[in-house]
Amino acid sequence: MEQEDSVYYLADSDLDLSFTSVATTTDRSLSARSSLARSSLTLSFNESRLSAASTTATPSTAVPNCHPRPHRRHDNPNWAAIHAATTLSSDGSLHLRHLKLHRLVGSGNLGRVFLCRLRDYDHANFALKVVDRDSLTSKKLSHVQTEAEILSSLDHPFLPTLYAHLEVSHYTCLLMDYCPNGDLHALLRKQPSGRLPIQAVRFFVAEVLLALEYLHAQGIVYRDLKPENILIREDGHIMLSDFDLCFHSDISPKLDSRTQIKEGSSSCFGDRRREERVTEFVAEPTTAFSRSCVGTHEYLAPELVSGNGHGNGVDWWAFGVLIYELLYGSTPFKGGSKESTLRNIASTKGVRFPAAEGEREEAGMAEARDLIEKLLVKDPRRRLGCTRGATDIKRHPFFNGIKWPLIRTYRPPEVRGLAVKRSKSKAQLGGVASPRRRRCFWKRLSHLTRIKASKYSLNSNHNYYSYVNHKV
Ligand SMILES: Nc1ncnc2c1ncn2[C@@H]1O[C@H](COP(=O)(O)OP(=O)(O)OP(=O)(O)O)[C@@H](O)[C@H]1O
Repeated sequence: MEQEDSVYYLADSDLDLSFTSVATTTDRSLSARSSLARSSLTLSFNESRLSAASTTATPSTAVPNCHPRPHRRHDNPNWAAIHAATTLSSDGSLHLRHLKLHRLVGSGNLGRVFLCRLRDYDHANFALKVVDRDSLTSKKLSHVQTEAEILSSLDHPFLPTLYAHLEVSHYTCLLMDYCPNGDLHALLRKQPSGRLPIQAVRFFVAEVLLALEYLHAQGIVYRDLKPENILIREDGHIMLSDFDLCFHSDISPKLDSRTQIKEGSSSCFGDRRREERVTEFVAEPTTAFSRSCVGTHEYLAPELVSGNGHGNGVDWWAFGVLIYELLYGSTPFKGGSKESTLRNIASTKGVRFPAAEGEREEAGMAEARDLIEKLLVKDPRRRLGCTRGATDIKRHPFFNGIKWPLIRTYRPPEVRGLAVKRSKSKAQLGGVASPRRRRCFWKRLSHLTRIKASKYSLNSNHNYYSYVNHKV
């Protein structure tokens, strides 16, 4: 827990002082990119498509902007906290003065990220990304706009929620979910062998796959997949971050039919295998095209390195590199220098795997290698995922047994260096309540129904009471 005296209250008038004071605090838990983390590069050949989503004007005065999404999960305490703060605000909006900064948690190319809380509601943690627009070039400014636009359109458990976008003075401030468990790059470095166990890799990359599937279904090509950008939430599930290199493209979702062989039990009449027609939803931005060379060296796809234009396939290539790195501890085409890495990627040589250590390798490694080989196909037209997106990748035997719609309720793997706060997931999964818990539930319910009527009659502020009742 942070000491109250290290907290900085924000006022619109003393912004510079607040952000600078906190930023200069040397904090033991500062997780700014370590020297080992790889930085993203941007080499622009044609920016016309890059900023397709960045057309809104940036106001110079405070323009509080928060986007409550009614269809989001009702148990998100952050929305409840924001709702409380904005309900009590004179103009119904969230302002910087409602926030208090606790500490700097990281910094990157564009700005700094702080752990922050609401001034009058201390239980919800947020990450506030603060970008000083005065210090950025016009290209970086367009990246900030892209990030803000993309963030405001996201609504997925493995992607950040943007609670507020504040433009104050020369600062752009984005209020998002806070991830206290660092990123996958740091987690990998904490493993004695420098690699993660296969079950942990399967869990993390399955969640990344769903996040990419969602982005692609919106026509967003991510372009900066790497362990550094995969943050781990308090509950051990992932959150993809850093959307400044994304680009938007058109998307035409379709329903595809295919034949599937369904295995049955074998009998004296032979194998019971039957064909079945299945219809699948496919939403993949197959016509996406950009010439900008952006990304992180070791994760760049060959078509990105050649500079002849690229599309959605760069994310599926990077997905293959990610699985490789988490399993083997280094990326597949890494050379002695950045140039030799790029040469290895561009060459016709395929991916090679380190020899297995010991006599027996972990179960599932053969399937993992097969998936990686199918993703790291140099020609994007033949690469897995490029035509039908995540639909095809999810069916690969590496992911056998994963119940995709339930993954949010899976218990995260136990991995060295990952402290996961266990949630009441059993109850959320519909676990059977004990008789004692059932009695408590009915007691609380009757208590609630008694107080509900009296509360409504006391105050006419309906919003306030819907919050209070929700909280109880
Ligand atoms: N939501 C969050 N919760 C916790 N830490 C975060 C969060 N977002 C970012 N960070 C930390 O802040 C650092 C910088 O954040 P981010 O990558 O978004 O900044 P950036 O300026 O866009 O960086 P980049 O150089 O990658 O473009 C990250 O490395 C991470 O450690």
